[in-house]
Amino acid sequence: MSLIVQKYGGSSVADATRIKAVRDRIKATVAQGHQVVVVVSAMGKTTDTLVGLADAVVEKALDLQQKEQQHSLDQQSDPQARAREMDLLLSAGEQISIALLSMSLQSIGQPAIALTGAQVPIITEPHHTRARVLRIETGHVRECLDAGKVVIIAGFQGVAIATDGQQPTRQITTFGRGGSDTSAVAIAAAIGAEICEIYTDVPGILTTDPRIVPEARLLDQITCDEMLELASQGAKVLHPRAVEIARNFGVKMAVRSSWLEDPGTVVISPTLASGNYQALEVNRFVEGITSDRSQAKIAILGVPDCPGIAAQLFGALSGAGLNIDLIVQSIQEPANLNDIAFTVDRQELTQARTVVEHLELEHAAIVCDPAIAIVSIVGVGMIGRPGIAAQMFMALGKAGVNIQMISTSEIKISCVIAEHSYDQAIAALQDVFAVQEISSAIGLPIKASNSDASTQIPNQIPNQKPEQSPDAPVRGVALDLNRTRLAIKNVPDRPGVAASIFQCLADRSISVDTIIQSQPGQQYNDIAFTVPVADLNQAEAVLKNAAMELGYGEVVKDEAIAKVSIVGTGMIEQPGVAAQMFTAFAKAGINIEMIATSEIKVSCVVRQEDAIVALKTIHQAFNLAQES
Ligand SMILES: Nc1ncnc2c1ncn2[C@@H]1O[C@H](COP(=O)(O)OP(=O)(O)O)[C@@H](O)[C@H]1O
Ligand SMILES: N[C@@H](CC(=O)OP(=O)(O)O)C(=O)O
Repeated sequence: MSLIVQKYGGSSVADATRIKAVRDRIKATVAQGHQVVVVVSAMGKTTDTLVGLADAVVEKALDLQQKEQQHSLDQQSDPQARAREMDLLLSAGEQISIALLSMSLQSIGQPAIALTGAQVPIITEPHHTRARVLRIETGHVRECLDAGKVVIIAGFQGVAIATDGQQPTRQITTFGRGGSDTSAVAIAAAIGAEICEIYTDVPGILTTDPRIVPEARLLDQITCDEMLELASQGAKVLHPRAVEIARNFGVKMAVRSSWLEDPGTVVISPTLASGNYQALEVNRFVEGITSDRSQAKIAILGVPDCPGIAAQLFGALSGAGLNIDLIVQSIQEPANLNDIAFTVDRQELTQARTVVEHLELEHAAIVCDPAIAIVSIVGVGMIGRPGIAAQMFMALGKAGVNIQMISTSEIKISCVIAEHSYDQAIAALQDVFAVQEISSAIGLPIKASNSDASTQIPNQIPNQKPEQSPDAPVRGVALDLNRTRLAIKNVPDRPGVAASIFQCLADRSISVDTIIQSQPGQQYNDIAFTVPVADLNQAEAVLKNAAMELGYGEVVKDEAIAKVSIVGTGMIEQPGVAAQMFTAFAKAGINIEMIATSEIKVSCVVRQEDAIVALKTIHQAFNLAQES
């Protein structure tokens, strides 16, 4: 007999007929001799409806300034007040579905019990609307299972217990939209389930969203690292935090269709001996520091902002057999011109420079710098924690280290710095992240040497190197339409400024993604990044307010963008994958506005009107469609 956790999403329990179908599937699993814990989401679009109601009953701030003033008023009175009620409201959606499913099971003679997150209890941080799981007390759930009941738990919610007053208070918390997957995997980790099955309205994880690209192919399996990037870049089939927990605790996971018997997709997680179940979601923010002193930087300033340039450049470099590590393409300054900067192996700098010069990019200036170092912090726990990037930049700023280039992915933040600042940078990062209670708990030794080209995270953290996928370099592509871009012009090029900018945003819990800092010009550079649509106005207002103090220029927003990404662990070993993506865009006449790369992902910001074509184009370019 095994213990299985099954999660059914909103689409699977959208109405009474579907609830009955889910009930039958659960009953069949019990009949096979398994104990079953079920996690369910709110029925259909219930959560959206509740969010709409909340919006409809509050007064709206009219302009940005008012919004920011209102924000500071909120802060003076009770910053948690609205969020607290929002959690109460939204958690009700899941409460309806657990009760209905339990009654349905009971009606066919299957003992069952419905539990809210607080009744389990699932103990979370005291952060409303975005709480992380601290621990799950599994005693009551086990008793119910041993009594022969199916335990049905409300997804996406928990309880925060405050003990600072005389009487401990209990507050309902939620995990953020899509958070039921996280509930399921956290429960599976805490209770030691054999497998966590995520049931949804598609047959499993496909090469991309089948709603946009119907010929998307079902993947038999995918690694946690790949899934983490895909989920963070807009593939909503799994919540990134669920994948983070599966990866950290070695939870076996499968994504399957609620209507089919097919095996779906297995998400491959590492095999781990044990984990800290007392700190389920907060035990690892930054897992390690990596550094690379073998690279050199080439910046091409003032290239025309038109389709095909990136393809021409990186196509030529890959044609010459040169492997490019970090690529950053920043916004146009002045208009219609871009700066593209990238790093290559130092030994290959001269060759790379020759290739670039041969391209004769009109009016572009080529700047080479062999004396750089790349320092990065790595950790799946950085997802959705806006303060970590700010903390890194602050540490470097305080140590007097100037940041020349920044490139971020969801799980890695890399900064290009002058090589002579290397020792200070490493000491500062080690200091900040190692002394943190959380980080020190996992130990944070760093290895960094000249000889070791790319120093990886410490060995004692199991399975840190991305597991290799069996086939193609690109396994999936994702589209994120939930992002907008902010660009800050003329940011003074001195230590600490980036830190202050991102701290302002982190203080307001605004998650920043794809941060790109251009190559410094005349003591100034531009910083561009993306923020969620919902946070755009507040982020803009905050940054405009801080402009005088921090000494930067205009803050420009762009709402009509989309981010398109390719993901695959196989691209680590295969040069030219980025060039292939850029070439496909060029052929389709799609202009790339920003580029950010990590080892297993390349993301491009494009115009929103080009988004769907861009997604279809790269899906086809990497031969991801199913055979017809
Ligand atoms: N790569 C992908 N593979 C499968 N589904 C995807 C992918 N990218 C996006 N999706 C979308 O994710 C949806 C499932 O997630 P979601 O709507 O949250 O389901 P649920 O209601 O079951 O939680 C699918 O209907 C599909 O449109
Ligand atoms: N009901 C919540 C939580 C959730 O995870 O839902 P779903 O599994 O349907 O994506 C939401 O809509 O955000």
